[in-house]
Formats: sequence, C-alpha cells, structure tokens
Amino acid sequence: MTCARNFNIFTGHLRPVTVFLQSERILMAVPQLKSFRNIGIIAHIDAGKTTVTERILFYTGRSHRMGEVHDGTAVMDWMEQEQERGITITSAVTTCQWNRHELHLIDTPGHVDFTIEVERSLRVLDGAIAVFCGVGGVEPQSETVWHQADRYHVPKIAFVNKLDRLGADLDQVVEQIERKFKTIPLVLQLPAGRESDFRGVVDLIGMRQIVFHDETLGERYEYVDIEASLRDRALEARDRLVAKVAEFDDHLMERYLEGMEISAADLVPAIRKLTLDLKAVPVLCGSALKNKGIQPLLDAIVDFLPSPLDVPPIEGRAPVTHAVERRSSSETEPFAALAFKIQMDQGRKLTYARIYSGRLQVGDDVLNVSKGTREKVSRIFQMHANKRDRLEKTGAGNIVVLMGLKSAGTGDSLCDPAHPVLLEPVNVYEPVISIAVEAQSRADQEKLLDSLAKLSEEDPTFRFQENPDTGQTIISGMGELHLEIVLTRLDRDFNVEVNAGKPQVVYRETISREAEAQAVFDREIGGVRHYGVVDIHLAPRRRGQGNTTLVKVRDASIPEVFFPAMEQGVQDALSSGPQLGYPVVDVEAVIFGGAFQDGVSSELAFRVAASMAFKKACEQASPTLLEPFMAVEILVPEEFLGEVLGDINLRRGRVENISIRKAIQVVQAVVPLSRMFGYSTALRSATQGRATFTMHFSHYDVASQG
Ligand SMILES: Nc1nc2c(ncn2[C@@H]2O[C@H](COP(=O)(O)OP(=O)(O)OP(=O)(O)O)[C@@H](O)[C@H]2O)c(=O)[nH]1
Repeated sequence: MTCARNFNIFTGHLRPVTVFLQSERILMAVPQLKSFRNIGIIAHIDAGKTTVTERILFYTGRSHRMGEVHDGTAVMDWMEQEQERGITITSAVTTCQWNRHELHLIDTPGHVDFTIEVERSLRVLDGAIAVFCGVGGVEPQSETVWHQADRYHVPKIAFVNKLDRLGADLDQVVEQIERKFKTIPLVLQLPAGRESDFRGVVDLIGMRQIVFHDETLGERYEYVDIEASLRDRALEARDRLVAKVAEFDDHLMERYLEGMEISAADLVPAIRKLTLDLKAVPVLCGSALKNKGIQPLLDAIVDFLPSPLDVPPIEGRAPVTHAVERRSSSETEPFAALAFKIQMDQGRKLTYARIYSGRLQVGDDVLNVSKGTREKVSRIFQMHANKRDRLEKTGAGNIVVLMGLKSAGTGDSLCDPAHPVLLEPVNVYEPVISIAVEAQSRADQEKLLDSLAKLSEEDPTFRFQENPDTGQTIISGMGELHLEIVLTRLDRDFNVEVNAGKPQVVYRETISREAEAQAVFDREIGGVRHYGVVDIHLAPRRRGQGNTTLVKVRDASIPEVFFPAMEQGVQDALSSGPQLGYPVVDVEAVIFGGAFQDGVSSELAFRVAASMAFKKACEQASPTLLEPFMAVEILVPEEFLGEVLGDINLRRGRVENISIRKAIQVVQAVVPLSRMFGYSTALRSATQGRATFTMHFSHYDVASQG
C-alpha cells in the first residue's frame, strides 16, 4: 500500500494524505469529548444537503453503498414520502468517524414548511455546514437557516456545491455570503475547472491540488502539484486569505508584513479561532453529485468546527429558586439533557436527546423537569437514520435516542433527579394554515383523533382541534406541503381515511387603539366565596413585537402573591381573541389596579377577573384581524416577467424588488398566504414550467379585503 501520512496540525492526529483507502480508517477508536463534532447540515431546498451527507456516510465507511436522492436510495431520507418526493422532511441523525473523530450529523430539511426541524437541530448542535448551490447562491431559505444558526451562536462552514452545473460561480456565492450575512468569508479552496470541466479543488492552506478518482466514486483522492494554469490565481487567493486572517492575529500580521512564510500550521488554528468566535466562515467548494470535495469538507469539520468542549456551558434555571445554573460538557457534572425530537416507532416513543453534562446508563431514573415526572430510561441508542445501535451507557456531548420516557416532549429538560435544571426549550413556530378533516367512517373518528395526537407529539408545529360548532376537526401546520404530508401519513401510517377541505389561513387578532376596562369576579364555588377586581390598560404594539404583560398595581391594593395568577389570566385571554377565537398578538397589557378583600380573595378569582378584564378592554380597543403574509421569490425568464408581475398584483401582492441573476429575473414580493394556494400550478402553466419560486412566512398584517 502506498499511503504516506502526515500530521493534522490542529488535532495532533495522524492523517493520511497521498491516497486514502477505506480499509485504513480507524473506526473503533474510543471517542474523547474533544474529538466529538455535533454538526448540522443546513441549506435552502435542493442545495444538495442530502447528497453531501450520503457521500459523508460512504467515505467514512458508515454506509457501504452510495445512496442517491434522485433514485430514492438516500439513507438519510428514510421515510417513504421522502424517497418518493426526493426531499427531506424529517431531520435524520447519524454517527460516523473521520480521522479518529466522532461526528454526529443531522441532515435537516430545506423546505420552509419543516423549519421546526432546523430550529430544534440548531438548538442542540455545536456547529453547522451551510450548503449553497453554486448556481442559485444564497437563496431565501438559506438566509433563514443562516440567521437561525446565528441566533444559537452556531459556528459555520460554507460548502458551495454543484460547481459542475452550468452557470456555477464560486466568486458570486462568496460575494453574496459576505454581503447578505455580513460575515467574513475565508475562501480556503479554488475550483479546478468549471461546469462540466470541474475536476477538483485547490487547497489554499496546503497549496496543493486535490484530484478525486472517478472510478472509485471519489473515495480515492490524491494531492498533486497545482496545475500551471491555476498557480498564479492560487497564489493571489492564498495571499488574500492570509491577509484576512492576519487582520485578527497580531503575530501573524507581523510575519505577513515582514514577508515571512505563513504555513498551514499557522493558518489552521487561526482560522479555527475566527470560526469559533463567529467572526468568519471558512468557504469550501465542490460537487457532491460528482463526488468531489467531500473529504476536505470532513477535514474542515474536524479542523474548524467546535467540539462540545469549545462551546460555553449550557445555561438553565433551578426549578424552585430560578437561580441561573451552568453545566459544562463534562461527565463529572450532574446529568442534564434536552429532548429535542420525539418520534413514534410502532407505538413506542423515541426521545432524541442532546446530553450536555454527566453520564447516563440504561436503568437510570431521569427527572423531566419540564413535566415534573420521573421516569426510567429503558434503552439508549446511537442513531443511524432509522437504524440504531444499542448502548449501555452514554455521556456529555453525545446525541442519542432514549426509550422509556413516556411523558417526554420536544424541548423538555431531562436531568439527574438530585440536580434539576430547566434548560431553554426549543422555539416553536405557530401554524399559519389549516384545513378541516373528517374521518370517512364514524368508526374511524376516534382513530383519527388518536393518530393526530401522535403526529402532534412528534411535530410541535402541527396542531389539531375539534370544532364544537361543526363537529369537524381542524388540523393546522406550516404550509400546504406540511399538511399534505400529514394527510398522506394518516392514510399510510395510521390507516385512517379522511375527507379534507380546502386550506384556510390561520388568522391572528390584535387591537388598533388603547382601552381600559374593569372586571369583577365575585362568585361562590362549592360553598366558598371567590372575589377579585382587576383594572387593565391595553395598548397596541408594533407589528411582530409580541405581547407583554405587566402588573403595576399602585398603593398595594392587591397583594403581590396574586400577581402570577393575574398574569396567567391575561395569558389565558391572549390565547383566544374576542373576534374569532384566534391568538391575540402585539398587545401591551398593564394591570394597574383592582380590589382585594381579606379572606375571600383567591388566585382563581384574580385569574378569571384578569381574563375577563382583558377581553372587555380588547372589545373596546378596535380589534382587528391579521393574516399571514409570505415573502415570495420568483426566478423567471425575461419573456414571462410581465405576466408574473400582473399575477402577483391580482393576488394583492406587493413587488419589493426585481433584479437580474445571470439571464434570469428575480422578483421579490410580499403576498398574503391566502392568495398563494395552488401558486405552483398557476406559475408553471403561466411560464411553460420555466419559472420557479420559493416562499417563506414573512409577517402577520391587517387582513386584506377580497
Ligand atoms: N449537478 C449537481 N446536482 C447535484 C449536486 N448535489 C446534489 N445535486 C442534485 O440536486 C438535487 C437535490 O439534492 P438533495 O441532496 O436532495 O438536496 P437537499 O438540499 O438535501 O434537498 P432537501 O433535503 O429536499 O432540502 C438532487 O437531484 C441531487 O441529485 C451536485 O453537486 N451537482
């Protein structure tokens, strides 16, 4: 075997460099915490996340056959509907080894209807690979997921994929990353050749070219001298890279200015630091479909993305004292984990959990702090898409699946019962679209409700509710595709046949002016008198600002012990508005007075009085209905532009921008969701199938007429 090895500068591990053969991999090394990488793959739909992940699984030896999205064999897209539709619906978790590092990878969906999957993955991940299409560049959903990652302070590597495609342009994507994300892209590679001539990449850190052997599906690759035609460009690009990195490192800057050699050993730790500090983003490139550029991406995950030891301790609150508690990634700390995903598997509940601290063994009791329940862990699994390996024990830094936790839900904190801590839950999005469904037979009605309950347990953005007036069941979700998938699952996974109505948008309610009201609750319940009076002032807040509730009772007319009950009363009222029972948003509520009587006032009385006062004030504050608006981006050839713009107008949309990307016009518009139902069919027929569009939720605004 002709395999030379060199030293991985950052990790201190040996790594093969000349020709890499699968048989050499060390798969069974016991992982140390510093060698863990909990990484998500995020992107716009169709950028190639699943294709990248499938290559990762193949090259790391996790799967022995390369799966493809287009023929429905991708390991990570294991759901039947994912394989049929060629899209990722649910995030899949898998584990693989690279260079003695253990990678826990989550492949997330790109479609906006499944944003919750991205949100909950980012909540528990330490780093992310953002995949971009070399032609489409930074598309709207790429921006959404990038900002989601920023919100959780997740360091990122950018991978510009599809460089084999006509019109692919690395420089353009890098420029967009810099402009749209206001970050510093550190270009670590140059493409060798472009479009159909794309041959491999030039590694600017090691100043060598990487050639991938097609006959081994890219599994074998070698480092060669940079070809003559690329040498000058590579020297210039490396100089730019070194200058950028040196700006943040005085020692490097000194050496750079003195014209001294800056080696890979100098650059790698400096780039790692900038990445972990969220100051810069390493950019790599390739073509996953053509099997080029994936192994250097794996090296970059190891070199530049954080281990659990590199991220700050997780913060939570002690349940009783509310004191801030910090848990660092160590097995010697008490056990703390976050349940970030629930999956029902043949009636059994699988709880996906990120373990932040401590150890866990099969048979251990854990406290679900969010639910106040104590349950025994009956099994622990390391996941590989929908397959799993049993573990006897696990610990800090790992992402595993637990069985036996019947009460666990998405976002619940799981802890050592002796050391409870409540971690920040997962952000959940409110559904924007709903449809009425009814079981085709009476006998199936109960089964329908039972199945919907299971589906909503798995997916917190899916809700259902029985309408007592019509007897129908209303299901709500994030978009047409989301609900379409739910209907198919009802039929296939749960054997319930339903009739479904037309999609309706989910409205919100708000107020347009200030108002005050007083409510008195004075009633005898079970022989006991309950008395409370609440004065409330409501004021509208700016759109999208959310609600605030404040108790500012002057002259101590109500004792402080009743404040939480009054706040709860306002929360109750906010969940169902006075107009049509939709949630109320963007309202400031201030409880400024009321009355109390010793001996007869109770929490119940104040809770109900606050709720009644809120509703009364709301009715006097010009209540208004809000509807969801979507940000729509349409890519359309010039000759169909007029038609597309006219149609947007008819849909009461507002065109915000028109720009040119290569030969295509890019229209950005804001359109009420209610007018976007069935848009893909309409656009296809109006443009002979030559236009495409994406949309994501933008904001709620006053409902348009007509
Ligand atoms: N030409 C070319 N096509 C690619 C490349 N990578 C992926 N594709 C194709 O692009 C399509 C989308 O790829 P996926 O891997 O499913 O993309 P994704 O980002 O996972 O998509 P979702 O999971 O549905 O969001 C598939 O048809 C792939 O075969 C590439 O490097 N070059």
